[in-house]
Amino acid sequence: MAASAQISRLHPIISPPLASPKPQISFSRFSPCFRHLSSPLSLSRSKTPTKPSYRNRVRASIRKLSESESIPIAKVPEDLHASIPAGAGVYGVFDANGELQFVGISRNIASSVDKHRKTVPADLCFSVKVGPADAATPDRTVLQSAWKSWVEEHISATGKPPSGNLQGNYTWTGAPPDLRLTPGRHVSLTVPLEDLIDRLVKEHKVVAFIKGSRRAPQCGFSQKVVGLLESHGVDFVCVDVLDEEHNFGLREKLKSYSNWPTFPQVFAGGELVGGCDIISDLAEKGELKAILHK
Ligand SMILES: N[C@@H](CCC(=O)N[C@@H](CS)C(=O)NCC(=O)O)C(=O)O
Ligand code: FES
Repeated sequence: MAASAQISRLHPIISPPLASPKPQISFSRFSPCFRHLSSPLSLSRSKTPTKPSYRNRVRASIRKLSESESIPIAKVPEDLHASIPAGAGVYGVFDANGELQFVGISRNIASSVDKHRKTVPADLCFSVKVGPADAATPDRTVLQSAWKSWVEEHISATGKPPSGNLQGNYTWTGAPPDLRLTPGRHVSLTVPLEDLIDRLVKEHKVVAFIKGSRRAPQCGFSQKVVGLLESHGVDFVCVDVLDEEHNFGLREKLKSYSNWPTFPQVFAGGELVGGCDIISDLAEKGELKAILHK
């Protein structure tokens, strides 16, 4: 199963790297991503007992999900920070029905939970179990292993991963990172740019080619389209046509590829839907979500 739940921009949350199988798309951030779960067999114990490594000792010191205590998530930040540890570790957030919604790792669990409390609907963010690492600065692999074992423990118990860790669920982790066509200008392309565009728009349900990044659009038209897609709950990715380092030549090539002279350009199912005017019209008519979910 693939997944790419992306992490918030706030530094406290860290997570397993996205091992992108497609070199043309580079992910600049990391996320707890279900895609990285390999078979539970990968956690099986070695047959020959060896001296436990530093990493294994720290991992062993993190309690199992089922053995961890549930802490209510206080609404007042001071109370939240008083009840949840501030150090590094793994944490699992439960909804009001006691269902595990999301497992994350963090350098500061309390800050990460506080961030979720502010951005995630209140009924999804009711209580938390925490597995603090006992080393002050455990390395990332230690935390990733702990995250993986908590998610796998939940899968063993329920048959499914926490919904917040599934691909396309950005409730807990924020928007996916902007896509890039190439790793950088230093890498010469082996396939024509047009083919990269073609592959990208066909591989992603909805792609918005914009000026600037999703978080910082550089033009009002692009900003408006990003806002409309987000406010309509569309699952989409962005590509910055002004990024000459990673998308060199895209600004001009896309115009001929789509036969459309301006940006933004929104594609759905590999086809151009339109620019700012068209997306705004569709939104006004209440048709945007249906068109982009086809
Ligand atoms: N009416 C257009 C507005 C967008 C527009 O005019 N974009 C211009 C200015 S940002 C553009 O992309 N020009 C071509 C370029 O900059 O390469 C729409 O509906 O999208
Ligand atoms: S960059 Fe000037 S209008 Fe878009």
